[in-house]
Amino acid sequence: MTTLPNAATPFQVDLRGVVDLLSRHIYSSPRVFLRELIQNGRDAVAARHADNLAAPDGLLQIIPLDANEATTPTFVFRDNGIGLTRAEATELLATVGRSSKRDMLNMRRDDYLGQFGIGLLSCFMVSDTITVRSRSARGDAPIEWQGHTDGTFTIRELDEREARDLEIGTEVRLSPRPDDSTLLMSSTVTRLAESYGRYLPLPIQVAEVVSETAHGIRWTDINAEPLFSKPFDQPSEELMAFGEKILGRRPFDAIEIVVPGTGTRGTAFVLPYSPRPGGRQAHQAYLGGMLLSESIDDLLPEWAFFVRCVIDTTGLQPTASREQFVASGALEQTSEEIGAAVRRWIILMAATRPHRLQEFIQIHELGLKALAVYDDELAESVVNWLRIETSVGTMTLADYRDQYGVLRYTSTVDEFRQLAPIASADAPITNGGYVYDNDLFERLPLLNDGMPTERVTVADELDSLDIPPLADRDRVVSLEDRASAVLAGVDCRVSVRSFNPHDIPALYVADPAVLKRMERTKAATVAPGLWSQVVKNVDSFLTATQGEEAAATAQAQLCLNWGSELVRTLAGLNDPVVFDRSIQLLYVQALLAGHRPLSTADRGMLGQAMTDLIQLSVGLD
Ligand SMILES: Nc1ncnc2c1ncn2[C@@H]1O[C@H](COP(=O)(O)OP(=O)(O)OP(=O)(O)O)[C@@H](O)[C@H]1O
Repeated sequence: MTTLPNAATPFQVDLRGVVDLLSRHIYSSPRVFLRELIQNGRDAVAARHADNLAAPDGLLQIIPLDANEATTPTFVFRDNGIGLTRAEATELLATVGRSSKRDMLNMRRDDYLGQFGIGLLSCFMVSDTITVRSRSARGDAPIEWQGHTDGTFTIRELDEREARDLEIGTEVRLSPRPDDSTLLMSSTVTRLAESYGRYLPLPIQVAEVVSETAHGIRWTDINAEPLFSKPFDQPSEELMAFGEKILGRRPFDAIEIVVPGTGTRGTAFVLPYSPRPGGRQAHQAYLGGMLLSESIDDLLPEWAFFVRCVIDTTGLQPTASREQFVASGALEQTSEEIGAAVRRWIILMAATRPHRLQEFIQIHELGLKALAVYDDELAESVVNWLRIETSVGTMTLADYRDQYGVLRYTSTVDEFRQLAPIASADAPITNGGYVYDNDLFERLPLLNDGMPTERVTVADELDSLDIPPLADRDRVVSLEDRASAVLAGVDCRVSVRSFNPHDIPALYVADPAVLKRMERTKAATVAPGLWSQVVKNVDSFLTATQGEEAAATAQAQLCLNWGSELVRTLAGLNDPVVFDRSIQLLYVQALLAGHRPLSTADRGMLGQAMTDLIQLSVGLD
């Protein structure tokens, strides 16, 4: 019979499993061991200063593997922080999840970067043994703690000789596995230290061997000034050069970011090119000067796709992997306030530098239209500068409004192409068929200072074309009948109207429903078997639901212009061969002018009509 233990038994931790978990699932790469060491060194310096304001200035020093002249290759990381007593080392270093950096409520303290109590374990990703030598600022004998990947550790006091060179602070020594040694060599270490820690307000030095013979090492400072988090009105040349390094091209502009509530400062660089649609935003974030990530994608609202931010913050929480921020109210607030700063930049530019705004809009037009569709405030600030295609040329919405007032737009490119040639110069037609334009035009009247709009359709426009004078009625009806008979084979009806300009003899017009039906019919003639059947069924279903009348009118039309002399001459032409061929040619010409593709039947008709007319003109029968 087994007896249950009465006393609570502590969990056993399999260190190998934990290290595996860290390296495969939490940290994205073994490189983070250096980030964790820098962070612990920085926190130890902060702790020493919190204890004693008169403590010497903090300093972190790194000796890469190839700069160490010791007999066994060792990487050394040194800080002059608070150090560890024997009791502290036993408790803190060897307990997974134990940290001295949380407050009474177990929350991360803002003055420290660490919080989870797992960072040091990341060193096991590059070395089987971690050796920590430390002399505490609080007195006590200097100690050496050694931890191994098999989950064991030893701790001992150092004797006087061993501790002779050990100042107050801590030294971490790693002897890497052969495969991982490149990570601890000078070039990688310098690069990593720069990228993680160059903006820490604490000097970091990396050792390099000056000369083999001199046996000397030189310390190189890797720190740099965090230009991006300094206040500015106008971006300095240095800041723009910094932005250029990040974007690969000189930024269009730079916007200052200040979010006091979450201790966030930084710069949003405006992209000088239009980003790939759906591409990630990839902002750079530092936490208390330490790099968190170069590819944060949820820092800004989706609409702010045209900026890349570099920020430093103290009030946002990192995830355990320290590669993203924890989703929180603070993150939301930061995101909103950065968004507001970007909006203010646009609005200010609209008021003070309209030409610059125009350049900006030219670069990011598509994205701006996309967001103006659902963001009224932004729409109001950019809408006037958005360009539209009209029947009298491309222009900004503001210019259009000044000249024409009501925005008359089609909902498809097809309709625009059909109607543009006959739109009057006083009431032009705008193409609403490009992506986002239609949605945007629908919203225009709803914006502050809204612009009146009117959607035009092919059917309405045709109805409003002039009917030829009553005196010509018989000739017109006869022309319509004869020409419709010629085009019966291509499913096109002919009607006669008068419109400007008179040098356009014919227009091919079909509203979107008709064009769709024609596309389906075309698909049914070329698609094999089952698909062809499906298309036919859809078509007959639509015809049934739309009623006989709709089906009858759902036909393309060739609209002949009674104002054209050619058309009036055709009306009086009795020769059926010339009449038929001329109508066929006018039909194909109108198709081409409307940017409609020619079907096989259309091409056949064109070929035949041309041949016949040429033969007639050279006197052949
Ligand atoms: N260089 C150092 N000097 C003094 N104390 C240290 C040093 N390195 C680690 N410690 C102590 O060991 C504890 C555990 O360190 P570890 O790096 O595992 O986690 P952490 O820094 O607390 O949190 P995180 O996992 O978020 O980095 C620390 O909280 C700190 O008390």
